[in-house]
Amino acid sequence: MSTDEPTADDLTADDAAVDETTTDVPDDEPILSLDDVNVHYTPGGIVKRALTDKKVRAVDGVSFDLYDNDIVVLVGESGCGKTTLGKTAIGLEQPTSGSISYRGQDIWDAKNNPRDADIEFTEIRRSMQIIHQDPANALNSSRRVKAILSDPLKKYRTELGPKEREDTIYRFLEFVDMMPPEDYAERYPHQLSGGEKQRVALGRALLMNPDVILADEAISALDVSLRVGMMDLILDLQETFDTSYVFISHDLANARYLAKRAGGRIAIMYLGEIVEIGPPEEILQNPTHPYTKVLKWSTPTVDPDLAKQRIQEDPPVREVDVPDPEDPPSGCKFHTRCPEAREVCTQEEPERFDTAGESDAACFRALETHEYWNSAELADADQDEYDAQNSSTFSD
Ligand SMILES: Nc1ncnc2c1ncn2[C@@H]1O[C@H](COP(=O)(O)OP(=O)(O)OP(=O)(O)O)[C@@H](O)[C@H]1O
Repeated sequence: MSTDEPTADDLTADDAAVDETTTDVPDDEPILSLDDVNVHYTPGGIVKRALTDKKVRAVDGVSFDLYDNDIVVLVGESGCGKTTLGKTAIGLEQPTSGSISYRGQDIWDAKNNPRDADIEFTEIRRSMQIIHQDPANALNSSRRVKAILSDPLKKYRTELGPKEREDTIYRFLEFVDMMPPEDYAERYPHQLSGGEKQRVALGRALLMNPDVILADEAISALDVSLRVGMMDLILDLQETFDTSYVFISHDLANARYLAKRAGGRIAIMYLGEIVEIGPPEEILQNPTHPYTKVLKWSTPTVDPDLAKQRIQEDPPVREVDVPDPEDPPSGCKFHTRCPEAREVCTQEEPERFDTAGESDAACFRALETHEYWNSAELADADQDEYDAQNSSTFSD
């Protein structure tokens, strides 16, 4: 089991340890299809809610498809909407608007109009499982591993008798490298390490035979030395069980490792939107969106020369602070921080365009013919506005 955590250096390395699987979005029907999904919250407590009409656009107009045996890794700064999007994608959270279909069945139609549904809501929920960041909270501390793993079998595999259930539990403990299974089955969660708890959580999710697993920062609570091992286990079991994954990670190096080995995609999120999505090599070697470049720049490196160079250079942003999500900037939401922003970016919101490479990016710079290229530099535009304001003040 490898214990080397991927670093930024792996972002450019030709990683021989990782399978050279080509990344292709398959032609077949998606398992999961999100179309213009919005999740807007009214922030604050009861009083603030009554007094404000402001909304946090936790997820703002997101569309993407997930296919059989697919992996999409959502990456972005804290608060950009990764968890909300992940939970909405697997039907744990209802969107404010937009649609989410599981194998062609709208999830919330299945819940609200069960008679018209081709796939029952309970079946959809079984097919999409979650592994949380903190397994300690996800596992009932007063129950043995055997009891924890019995629950999904009693609910969804009612044909199994006690002996078959026990055999199945042992088999799944073996799948997640917990040997001897008879020993681990009798333990309580507090008798397990963090990594072992997370493996029980993974085993429990797999017991439901899901099509999709949402792994929400599933490795970030583990010791650095255990993370690669856990990622490898998840990827090995993906092949065994034909499961698709939506991973959530704030770490671009881990995202690359997961997406590259599985032939998946990385989706970069900023203030509720997917601003760039594509194969890991494209996102990391040839990023189009200026925010993707910022994330790459801010990924830690163990290369001393590169680290020294980073200390000396400014980050590739005009503004370090993330805007208030209750009051996001007009036009492109990244324009207040973007070193490439021009006047048009303050007024128009870019949709996601095909780039010259293999990714899609929500940036006018992806289009050679966009009016962006003739638009005034933002600094000039700001200066003009400033001059205009001052000249009117002085002439008053
Ligand atoms: N129930 C809620 N009510 C109000 N606002 C919420 C709620 N849940 C999330 N938010 C807000 O929505 C935005 C997105 O939150 P979310 O947890 O999805 O982001 P994240 O990228 O997963 O963050 P992190 O990496 O810190 O977990 C944040 O501004 C958050 O404060």
